[in-house]
Amino acid sequence: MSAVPVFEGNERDAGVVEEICGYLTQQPPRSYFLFAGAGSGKTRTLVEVLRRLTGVTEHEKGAVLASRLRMHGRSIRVVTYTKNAVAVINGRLGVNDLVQVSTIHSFCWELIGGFDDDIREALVAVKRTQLAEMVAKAERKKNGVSDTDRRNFAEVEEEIQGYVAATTFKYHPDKSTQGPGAIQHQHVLDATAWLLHNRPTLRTILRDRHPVVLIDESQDTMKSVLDALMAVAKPEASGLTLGLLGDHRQRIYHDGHEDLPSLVPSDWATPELRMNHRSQARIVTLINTIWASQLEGRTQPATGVEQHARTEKTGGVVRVFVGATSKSKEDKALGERWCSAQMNALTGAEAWTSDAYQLLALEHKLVAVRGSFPQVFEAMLLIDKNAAAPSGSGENTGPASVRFLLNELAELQDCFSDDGSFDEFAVTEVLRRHDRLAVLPADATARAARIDELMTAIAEFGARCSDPSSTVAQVIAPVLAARMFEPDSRLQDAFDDESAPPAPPGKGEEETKQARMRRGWCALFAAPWVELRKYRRYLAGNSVLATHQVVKGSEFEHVMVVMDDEEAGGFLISYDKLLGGKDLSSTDKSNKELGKETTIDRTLRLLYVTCSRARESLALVLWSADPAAALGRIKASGWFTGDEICSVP
Ligand SMILES: Nc1ncnc2c1ncn2[C@@H]1O[C@H](COP(=O)(O)OP(=O)(O)OP(=O)(O)O)[C@@H](O)[C@H]1O
Repeated sequence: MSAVPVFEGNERDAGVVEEICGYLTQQPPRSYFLFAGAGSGKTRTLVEVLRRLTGVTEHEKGAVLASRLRMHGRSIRVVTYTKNAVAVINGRLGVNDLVQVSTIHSFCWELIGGFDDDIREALVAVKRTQLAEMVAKAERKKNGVSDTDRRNFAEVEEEIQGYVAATTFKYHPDKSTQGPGAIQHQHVLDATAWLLHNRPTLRTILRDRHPVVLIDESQDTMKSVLDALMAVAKPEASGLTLGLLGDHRQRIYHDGHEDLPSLVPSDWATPELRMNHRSQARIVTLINTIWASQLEGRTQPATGVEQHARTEKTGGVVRVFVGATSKSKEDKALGERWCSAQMNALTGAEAWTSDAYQLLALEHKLVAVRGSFPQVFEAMLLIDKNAAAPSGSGENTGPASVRFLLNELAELQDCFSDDGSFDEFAVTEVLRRHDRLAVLPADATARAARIDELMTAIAEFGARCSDPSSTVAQVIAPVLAARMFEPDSRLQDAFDDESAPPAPPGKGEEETKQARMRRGWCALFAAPWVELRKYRRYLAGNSVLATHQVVKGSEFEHVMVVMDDEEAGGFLISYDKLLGGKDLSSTDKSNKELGKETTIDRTLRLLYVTCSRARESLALVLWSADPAAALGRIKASGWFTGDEICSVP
């Protein structure tokens, strides 16, 4: 009898790579769901498995699989959440023709792109179902179907007719496409899910190209696509083997399944990673305690492995600070500075006083307030709420209709120095990049006059940019007047429209899309120009203020999590309810009764994700409606020791 190796200490998970290789190379192969908690090194595990299965690292059964894949011209498909994750895995794996790594959008488009008749049928079917649901919902309303409902139905019908008329469909996973037949991310995912369910040929094509599909961050992967793949992986279906990697405790997007572990079929293997290689022991204990706590209003089960810190990581500093949310924004910012000074005194880490710690204010609106771009952000939300904030996947380029402000004008502004002078060569380069030199008149005199006109407008633009009191309208006026670029017609029309913004809708009142957009444009034109640059940096993920996108998969030495429901402005998340300053609402209670996801569930996961980003030290700052009550309940929670709980003066 051969002894089963027992792994302990830091090597606790050392057998998991071999375990997974066993599932994927056995006959028939076995699908699996890998519980991989925060900081458990799932990328490393994934890459090690891929190396063995493709013959890069010596492995008897892996070599057999590799030669079979090569013989049939097949490859293992890895689907990740972001382009960045694709680059990380490819970088660690090196050149490997038996593995294809991509985002879910690229994966889906590679499967369905070019099958225009099928795409059309799928999109129409999906939209028809949505329309039927909208109609049924509207008919159930107390006052029946409203005019706004009818307009919304007409919009969907128009969309359907657009699909019917399209002969070819255009899509790019990394940028938005325009014009007839252009479809966006969501359409591609919807169409793929529908086609996988309804077209056996597509299932066969998938299995023939990629007999093994491994999906990273499966807890946040679009549920319709995941369901379709899980259906394809059923033994009686096509024989596709699926490997899902994920941590349901870290689900932060609404696209994913609410309780993925409970959906894993009983014949799948469920290996587990139990180490947390990232954080010091105190932080690992805290996240274990947070996840295990039985809170009022919690519906999600506390399933998941308890993690172990590395044996040498015995330290770590955690503090929770509580202050009053009624304080002014300025006082709260000062309060946060005070907290970071305390952290500096406790840890001795200079990062806490030199702004080198990571501030996580996850709700976009709170980030906008802390990052000093609230007006621009509010306007962008009105113009296009789906594109206003950075999302976890794809490139974040903001609403399509305002890109001229975020691209061309940003580039133009970068040509100016602080003293207001500008680099003519750089300006010419910007104009050339955007094809504006090609449209200059050929006649020498007319050309010189046009160049003069442009230079005057550019100088005016620069002067207005450097005036901190300038509004967006003031800065863009000379550029639009000189027809320097070709902005989106929606922006130009909105700028030319001199009508006043409509009043915001009253409570319970419905607002037309047109009125909402007009309010958005007016708010944007009236917003300070300086906010735009900060907004742009945030969209690009370069801000010191983090977003979900930055947080996913990231780690930082020292982390401050700012929790302020008041300024976050959302209703889906409430730290004050989770940590005790506010009672649960009747909706929270009825959701719990109905077994629906509650505010507590969502907030708990978000807190879990943020806390688990820290390697060395972690400061939680709660701005509460009732600091005394919050302090009392935090003490009673047992999450923190007495000296870890502080009041912000
Ligand atoms: N076996 C290991 N030995 C030592 N360090 C490791 C090991 N695996 C991972 N690490 C380190 O632990 C940290 C966390 O790893 P990684 O970011 O891959 O985790 P993850 O599972 O993707 O976490 P999350 O889901 O929280 O983003 C990284 O700094 C990584 O270098």
